[in-house]
Amino acid sequence: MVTNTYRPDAIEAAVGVAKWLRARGNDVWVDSDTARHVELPVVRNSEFGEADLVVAFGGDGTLIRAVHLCADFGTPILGVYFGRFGFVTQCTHEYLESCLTDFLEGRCSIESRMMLDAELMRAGQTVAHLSALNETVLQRAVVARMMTFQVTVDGHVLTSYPADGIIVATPTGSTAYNLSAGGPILDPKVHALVLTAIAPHTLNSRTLVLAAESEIVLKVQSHGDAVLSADGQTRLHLLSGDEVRVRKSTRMTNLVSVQKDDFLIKLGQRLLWSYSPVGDSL
Ligand SMILES: NC(=O)c1ccc[n+]([C@@H]2O[C@H](COP(=O)([O-])OP(=O)(O)OC[C@H]3O[C@@H](n4cnc5c(N)ncnc54)[C@H](O)[C@@H]3O)[C@@H](O)[C@H]2O)c1
Ligand SMILES: Nc1ncnc2c1ncn2[C@@H]1O[C@H](COP(=O)(O)OP(=O)(O)OP(=O)(O)O)[C@@H](O)[C@H]1O
Repeated sequence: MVTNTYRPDAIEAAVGVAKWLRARGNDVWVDSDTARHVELPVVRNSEFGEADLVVAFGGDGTLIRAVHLCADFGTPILGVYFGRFGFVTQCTHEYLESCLTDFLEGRCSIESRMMLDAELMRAGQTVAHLSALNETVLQRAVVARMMTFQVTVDGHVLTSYPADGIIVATPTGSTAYNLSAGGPILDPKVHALVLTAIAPHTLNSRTLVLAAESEIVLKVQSHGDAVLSADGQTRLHLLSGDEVRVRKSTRMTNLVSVQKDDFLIKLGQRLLWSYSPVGDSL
């Protein structure tokens, strides 16, 4: 189990669920952050592949933390909503016992979500890999200056954007930073990459939805400090001449599927898509 350790209610729920699971003969471990708050055995980050299920108690940020811990192993994840927005979390505390019973009795299906791999290249050598469920972002590190980002897709130089940054999002990430930057919303079942500039200083910039197999190369053309990040959680500083290659990852995030049409329901409920200023009368 992984929890948002800033939320006592999430920790309390995790303790209750641990008791419930143990009473049914299951072993329960918690990540090292959670272990500072509860008396449960701790699992090392390298051991997340040994779990049958990872339950994340928190919002999207906590779920993403669990995703990064499970990325190498494909361990199924169930996000329990103790957050603000919780767009990707699949269930609320109220329904958790019935979700866990379904999982333990083999009645749950798993939804595999595409991930990204960003390779940081320096002088022709790979110096780092970052994986992401939502997006990879290359953006300016200082507030005052605009930067120019060159984008190449499958070997074709596409354009150079004068902008604050470039987002390469997955369909899951299309409802996150990409949405705020004016990009489109994609059903997470679609296989595609979304390329969106952040605050581009041009009238001819439109988001591109590219084939999932595309290779996108991002390069900073202007002077200034730039940062590469994955899901807002891991960050690397670029040096001049660095290149970032973004592709679909061979890893997948496996989410326990709780509610059919979860994405369409959350579009209505959380993104207020179903709100109509003229009501239902038309
Ligand atoms: N201006 C922006 O919209 C902006 C800026 C930075 C980061 N982000 C997003 O924050 C994400 C990390 O989330 P966090 O909770 O750790 O940071 P955070 O606390 O900064 O939260 C950002 C918000 O994005 C929501 N969010 C995250 N993933 C989502 C998804 N797939 N669909 C819909 N909403 C989603 C979260 O619920 C939260 O409300 C990054 O992957 C990035 O997409 C957004
Ligand atoms: N134990 C922890 N260690 C480090 N960071 C944590 C920990 N618990 C929570 N966080 C971070 O705190 C932030 C807030 O958590 P989370 O996203 O789960 O809640 P939220 O912001 O209320 O919900 P939402 O993301 O759904 O709006 C996230 O960036 C998350 O990764």
